[in-house]
Amino acid sequence: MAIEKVAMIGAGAMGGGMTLLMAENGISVSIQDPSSKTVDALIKSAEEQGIHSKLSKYENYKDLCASLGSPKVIFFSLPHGTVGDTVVEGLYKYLDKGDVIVDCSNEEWGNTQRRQGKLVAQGVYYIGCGVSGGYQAARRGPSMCPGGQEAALDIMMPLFEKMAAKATDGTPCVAKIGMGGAGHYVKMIHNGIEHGMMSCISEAWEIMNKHMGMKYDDIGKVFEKWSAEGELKNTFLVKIGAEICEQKDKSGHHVLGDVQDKVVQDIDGSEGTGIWSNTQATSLHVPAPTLSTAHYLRIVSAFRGQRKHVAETFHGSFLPQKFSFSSASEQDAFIEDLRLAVYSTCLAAYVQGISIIDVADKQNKWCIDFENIVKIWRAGCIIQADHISSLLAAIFHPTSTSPHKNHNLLYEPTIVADLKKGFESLKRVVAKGVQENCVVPSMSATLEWLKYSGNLELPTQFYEAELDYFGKHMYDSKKLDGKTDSEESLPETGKRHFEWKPA
Ligand SMILES: NC(=O)C1=CN([C@@H]2O[C@H](COP(=O)(O)OP(=O)(O)OC[C@H]3O[C@@H](n4cnc5c(N)ncnc54)[C@H](OP(=O)(O)O)[C@@H]3O)[C@@H](O)[C@H]2O)C=CC1
Ligand SMILES: O=C(CO)[C@H](O)[C@H](O)COP(=O)(O)O
Repeated sequence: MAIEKVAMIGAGAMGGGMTLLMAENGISVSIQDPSSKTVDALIKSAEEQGIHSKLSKYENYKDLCASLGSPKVIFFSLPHGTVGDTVVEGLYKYLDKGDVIVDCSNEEWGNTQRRQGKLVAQGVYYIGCGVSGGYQAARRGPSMCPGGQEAALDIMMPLFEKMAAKATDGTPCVAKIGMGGAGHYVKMIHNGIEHGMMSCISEAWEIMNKHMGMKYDDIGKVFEKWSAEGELKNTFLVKIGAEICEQKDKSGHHVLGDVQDKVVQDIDGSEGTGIWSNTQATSLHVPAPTLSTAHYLRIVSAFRGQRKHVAETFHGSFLPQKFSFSSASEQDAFIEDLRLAVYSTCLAAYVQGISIIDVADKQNKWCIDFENIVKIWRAGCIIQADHISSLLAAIFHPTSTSPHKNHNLLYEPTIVADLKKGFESLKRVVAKGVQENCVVPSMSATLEWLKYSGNLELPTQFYEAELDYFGKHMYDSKKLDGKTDSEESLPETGKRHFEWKPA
């Protein structure tokens, strides 16, 4: 049965956009938001866009629920955490068996599963559906990442398919992701990957601008070229990077020139995906340094006042240095290195993110469909990148003969070939960056990750000895225990202790 009427709770940037998108697709939307003005503005905007009589405003949950058909379908687009809990609490008594809540917020997946558990007793479904692409995509068609009970997903898929962004082959960028909180989990990791990608693109921008003295418009042209062909073709964040570099305000000044260097949403709590994805990486024992260094850069950036103090006390001793090139071709060669360094870092962010999802999936038994993740990440979403998408599509295609185990993409020949191709460029960029005091956290972390991930002579040989010396933490002997390492089983405590210095 086609859904003709839904509710939207939370009519801000995303909820408002999705409301208009659904209304445009013939769906009536009952809206509830604490700000009457927000809802009035949305209804006015719908009329101005030729969408007539599809939206109505409700002040309370009783009337809102009474306005819906059966099953009631209620979308959320809300701040994460307690707000969602309060709304579920308020709605609870008006919900009936078979009703569906579709939470399109960036909600923490544990909250999603807790709410699913609470509502299941009443037979009410709760879908955690991460949406991506920002407010423009919410209006035009976002990438949608729904997870939850199969029966609820079956009810919702036809509407989701209407709403979602369409890939170049016309297929919608929405698919069933898995059970429980899988949808919100995958969206969370999408944002973790997004942060790694944004960090390296920003690091490249800073090198070109502050160290190479390139003007915004010229950097814009470089980004345009990068996103037109090759490994970074149609990489959304590079593409919008070009527009950001070139955009001028009414008085002819570059808007970017006036943007302060602060990212605050982790600190003010308005977004949590970066914190959660990094917490997941460490607690699931997945090395994700590209994601986590990007996150540390965001954190330090937020505290500008503290940076100011530190700058006065000691930062002056490592001020950014200008690059000097002996010829234009040498500069062009460096820009090509930069392109490959950015690509390698973006690819590393994907590899690390997929590994986190894989471990969480096994632990939570969500049965995540990785092929569907690739489908969702083709268009509409912030991390869309044509080349990476085609690599992943081949790897996760059902007929693929790829040797992957545990979805560790470092086992994949095509991924390894690209990372190998980018390695020397990444190294040259990081080396120059280190030399000239550039801020290159995500690129240098990626380089280190590449160096240590397949290394059988790590400095942890010495580390382990120190641990055994002071803590009797035990170690494995190279001679006696070395052959026991296995990919599948969990690492075990060492079997030996040496009495380095008797107590
Ligand atoms: N902006 C983006 O690019 C993206 C955001 N998201 C996620 O989507 C969600 C919404 O984000 P966004 O639209 O940007 O944020 P907004 O702040 O623009 O929208 C949130 C809306 O929820 C309303 N709200 C707050 N409390 C309640 C409540 N108790 N009942 C009903 N409505 C309430 C707010 O009203 P008021 O302002 O009056 O408090 C506001 O209108 C977030 O979870 C965000 O992480 C996901 C993808 C992209
Ligand atoms: O979810 C998003 C995109 O995918 C939103 O744009 C989100 O607001 C980004 O915020 P953050 O950088 O803190 O994750």
